[in-house]
Amino acid sequence: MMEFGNKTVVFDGPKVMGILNVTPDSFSDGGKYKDVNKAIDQAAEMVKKGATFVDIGGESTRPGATEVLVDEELNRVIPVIEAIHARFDTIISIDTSKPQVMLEATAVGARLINDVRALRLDGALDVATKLAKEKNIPSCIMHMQGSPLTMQNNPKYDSVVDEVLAFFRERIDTLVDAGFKYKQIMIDPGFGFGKNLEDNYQLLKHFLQFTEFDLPVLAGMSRKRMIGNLLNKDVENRLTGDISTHTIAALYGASVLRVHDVEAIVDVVKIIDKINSVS
Ligand SMILES: Cn1cnc2c(O)nc(N)nc21
Repeated sequence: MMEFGNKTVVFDGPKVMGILNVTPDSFSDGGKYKDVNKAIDQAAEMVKKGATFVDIGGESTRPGATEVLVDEELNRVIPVIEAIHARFDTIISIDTSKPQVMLEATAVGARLINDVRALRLDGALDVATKLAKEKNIPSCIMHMQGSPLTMQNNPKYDSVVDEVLAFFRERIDTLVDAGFKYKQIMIDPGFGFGKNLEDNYQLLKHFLQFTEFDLPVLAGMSRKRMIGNLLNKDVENRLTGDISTHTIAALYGASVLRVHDVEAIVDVVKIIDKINSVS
């Protein structure tokens, strides 16, 4: 179970997080949802198809992406969050690393911080802790080696699973020491964030180990290169890979599946829920 402001989600099975990139350059849908009305329509579609969360991001974190200035990121996400919060009873997560964006996004309706940099930018931990304490807003902390600009140049691990586990032990302690309640933390191994193909599939194969913290674990592999490079499929034709990889992650204990194709993965969740309900 996890609280998101005054809402509670019981993770009696995996839940789906729909991706809503309001950026011109995101790797798979860049520019499609920059217009607020298009973003609203996409959010409506994802909520109707059964998404529990809508993840809104104003800065692409694809490999090679450069950072966006805070005002530009705010201009992209705030109108969309306001519009979606006014229209839908969904849990909005803000995909950002910037403290100011965290503050303003949660002021207009976001109830989960999704930070691919695990609250490591200056000021991010303080702001996220304040939001956890004062508004009961949790944070998802993701593992990344390097930065989006450089992370895929030459990822290196002795043992990727052990190193990501160690990262979480340290980072969870840091957040709790800062003032987070333990149960206000979600973790995410960060598929594709400073990982080569083998690293990504080792993380997926050993995904169950990330449930050792007894915290919700997010899996996000949707349309990523770990699927495209293995199956030799371009970004528009990776649905079979999306279904397969997120099914595996769900069976290995993932609580949140962060995807573009909500309908397909909600179908996966319905089948898994059925399996869990029969003797
Ligand atoms: C923003 N973003 C892109 N990929 C992601 C992933 O795998 N996890 C999380 N938490 N956020 C992501």
